[in-house]
Amino acid sequence: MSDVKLLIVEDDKGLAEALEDTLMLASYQCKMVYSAEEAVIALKHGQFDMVVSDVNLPGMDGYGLLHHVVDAYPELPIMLMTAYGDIAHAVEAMRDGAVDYLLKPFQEEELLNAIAKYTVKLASSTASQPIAKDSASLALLDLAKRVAVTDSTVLVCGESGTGKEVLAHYIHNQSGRRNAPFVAINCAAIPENMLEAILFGYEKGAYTGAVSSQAGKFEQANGGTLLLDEITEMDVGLQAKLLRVLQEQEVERLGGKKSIPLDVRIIATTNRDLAEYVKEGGFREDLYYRLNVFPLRWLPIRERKGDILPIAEHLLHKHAAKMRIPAAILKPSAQSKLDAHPWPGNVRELDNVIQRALILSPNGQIHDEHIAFDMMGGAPAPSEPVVEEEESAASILGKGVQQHEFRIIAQALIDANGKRKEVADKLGISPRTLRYKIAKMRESGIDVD
Ligand SMILES: Nc1ncnc2c1ncn2[C@@H]1O[C@H](COP(=O)(O)OP(=O)(O)OP(=O)(O)O)[C@@H](O)[C@H]1O
Repeated sequence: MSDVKLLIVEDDKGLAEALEDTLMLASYQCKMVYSAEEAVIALKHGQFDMVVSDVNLPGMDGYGLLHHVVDAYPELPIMLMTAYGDIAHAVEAMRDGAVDYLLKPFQEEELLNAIAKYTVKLASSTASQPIAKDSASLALLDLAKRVAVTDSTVLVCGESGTGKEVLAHYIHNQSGRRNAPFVAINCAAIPENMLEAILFGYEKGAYTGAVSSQAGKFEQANGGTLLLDEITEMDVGLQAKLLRVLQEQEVERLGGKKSIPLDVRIIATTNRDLAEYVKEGGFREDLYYRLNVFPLRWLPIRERKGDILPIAEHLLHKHAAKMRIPAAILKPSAQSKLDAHPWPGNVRELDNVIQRALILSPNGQIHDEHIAFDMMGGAPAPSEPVVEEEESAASILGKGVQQHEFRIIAQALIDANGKRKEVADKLGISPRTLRYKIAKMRESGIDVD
């Protein structure tokens, strides 16, 4: 169990239960409350490392709680969970001091990544290490280790899903900055008009809606490492400002008057051919040279085949542990199928395939028929009786064992001809929780329809 303690505010008890399952399986300590008022009391009596709150709550809503946290506990990160279509409010919430927001329904991984990002100082010991066996990857890690001990800027290139963020973490952990913050920002995920304020910070009143001052990512990373993920997705005007900050090694918050000296190691990632993008005019040449001091390139996994099976084994163990089931064995037919695939989605795709295989394989053995690259053509039917005899579906669901859960829900959907209300009643969960779980099944590649 990690030392990180989370306060989760969600009024839908079913959804709260699903969140708790996910977070506990990821080893977080959680306190669940069902209203903002309860959260205020919990904050008074306990110490937390992060608050994650729904926006729509009875009584005081998530924004009210956000203002309370920003005023009373300015150091405590708070993230909001908002419904789709509520993006304007979500943006406003970030201006008001929320560290992030998640649009529902979100993937388990998104939730865990966001929490890991803001509790990173405490959780850094659990940061994942790159698994590598191929000689090309071992050479790359060796190079990364050598550059890590310098303060040089590093540009990590590679196709999407090759592990660029994992490599950036590795460099940080191998550097003298390992006990200082590792702060990551995905330039493609932040609305364009917010990126500048989030990177550089702002003073209260810098623009309409800036009700309190906020340190930017550069300041948060001071002494440590700042990962600028997908750097090319930043507009050219902001690229000029970024270049100035990098050259002068100081930052001024928007609306601020004083310069804040910086000691930050920059790692940038891109999945584009950056030199080509400079030629096309999408990226400033001067910034390119500033960042490209030490380029590292992760090959796509089809070009470092020696990594495929070791990473697959690692992912099998990781997900089996999360699902609290024994790790299944990859039989030779499955290994050959993994080896022969071109992996356009790289390790991220492999991760999905392994999760599916764990769900689809009976008896802890993964054969080639359990390796499903594209589930759009229809998932293999669940291959085991779904509900163990002496246990009810609802009690199994309550255990939060995802593999069983997916099978149970799939079978219940088949039995009820897809009638969701009937399925929710039968499984003893709210329709909203069922929607959330079905979204998770879809994300795992199961063709629920
Ligand atoms: N060598 C590796 N060992 C273990 N896990 C890995 C490795 N490489 C990647 N992963 C896992 O694969 C997933 C994708 O990795 P990551 O996010 O670092 O890729 P990326 O190249 O930054 O992707 P994108 O370009 O889409 O942002 C993550 O879940 C990561 O933990």
